[in-house]
Amino acid sequence: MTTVRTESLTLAPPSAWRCYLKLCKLKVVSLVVFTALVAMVLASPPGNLPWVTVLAATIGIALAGASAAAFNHIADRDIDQVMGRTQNRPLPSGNISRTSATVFATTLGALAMLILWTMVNPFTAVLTLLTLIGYAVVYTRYLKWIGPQNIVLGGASGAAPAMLGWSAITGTIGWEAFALFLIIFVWTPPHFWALAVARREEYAKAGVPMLPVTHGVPYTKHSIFAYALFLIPVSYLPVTVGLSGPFYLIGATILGGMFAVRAYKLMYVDSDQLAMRLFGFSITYLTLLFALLLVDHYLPVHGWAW
Ligand code: HEM
Ligand SMILES: CC(C)=CCC/C(C)=C/CC/C(C)=C/COP(=O)(O)OP(=O)(O)O
Repeated sequence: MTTVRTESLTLAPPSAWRCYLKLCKLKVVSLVVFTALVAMVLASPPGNLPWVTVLAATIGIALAGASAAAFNHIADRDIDQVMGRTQNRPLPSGNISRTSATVFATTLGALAMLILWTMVNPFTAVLTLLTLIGYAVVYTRYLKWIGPQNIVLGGASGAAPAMLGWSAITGTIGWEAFALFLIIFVWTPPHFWALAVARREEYAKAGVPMLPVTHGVPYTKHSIFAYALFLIPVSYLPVTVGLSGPFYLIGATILGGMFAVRAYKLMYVDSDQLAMRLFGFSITYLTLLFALLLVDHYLPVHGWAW
């Protein structure tokens, strides 16, 4: 016999730890940390990974990213209340107070600095702090409001963790680190604008001058395609600076082609669903591209000596 349980329709508030986890933007920060981790592996000779430094830097960068995300939630609580996508977040829904969120974000940031300064190197700790401020303050409080190039400039803080990974191992920043930075920097506009096309009405309602709001959907879709095309040669930079070889080159060409074809199709189809699919593909693209760099690094015959 089946038992039918009737449940109250009133939703219980989410548990505190779930709210704190939500503040950390776990999925975004995971990909950010993955790019940093790949940079660390590429900066180390194959088979000779400095495990303690890699572990400490991964934890430190993850904590800093989560702290920056939590500060972003605090600064954006008013506009988050206006947009459907964000109105159930812990601050606009009242599940976490501003003070608790501030204490949480500050604690994570301080822990990150302590770990990076003492167990990695002071240079990486300072760069991470600048990245945190770049996202939580410069992008969130200022760039977001200046006009449609906001996220092109804001993309620098999302791209910086690849450099942080490199400097964690080498103590410096070289062309190799800059090549990885540029890939994420050029990837960010098509990544975000695809979502902004689908969510343009919410951004307009919140008064945020994102590209589809200020310049319309057709212009944004052309810009997405232009950036997706430009991303193909930029994704070859790791080969140019000697970080990877033909295996990566072939993979990057296939992935870049898939991204560009999808962006091209979006220009001729009026569908928010398709825009969201491109947004989803942008995440798959970056994940696979960095996974290719990793695999290429460990190939028995590395580089061009095939
Ligand atoms: C200024 C730069 C960036 C902007 C404006 C931006 C914007 C966004 C937005 C608005 C979302 C939707 C979030 C949500 O609904 O909760 C998102 C999701 C995401 N972003 Fe970005 N992003 C940027 C940079 C990055 C970077 C650098 C990465 C990784 C390297 C990244 C990875 C992701 C991932 C993995 C998601 C999916 C989250 C999910 O499925 O819940 N983003 N991004
Ligand atoms: C190491 C370190 C400090 C890294 C920081 C990098 C980082 C967390 C980048 C996140 C980029 C991002 C999700 C931007 C969207 O913000 P948004 O406010 O436009 O999006 P939202 O409306 O979803 O909040």
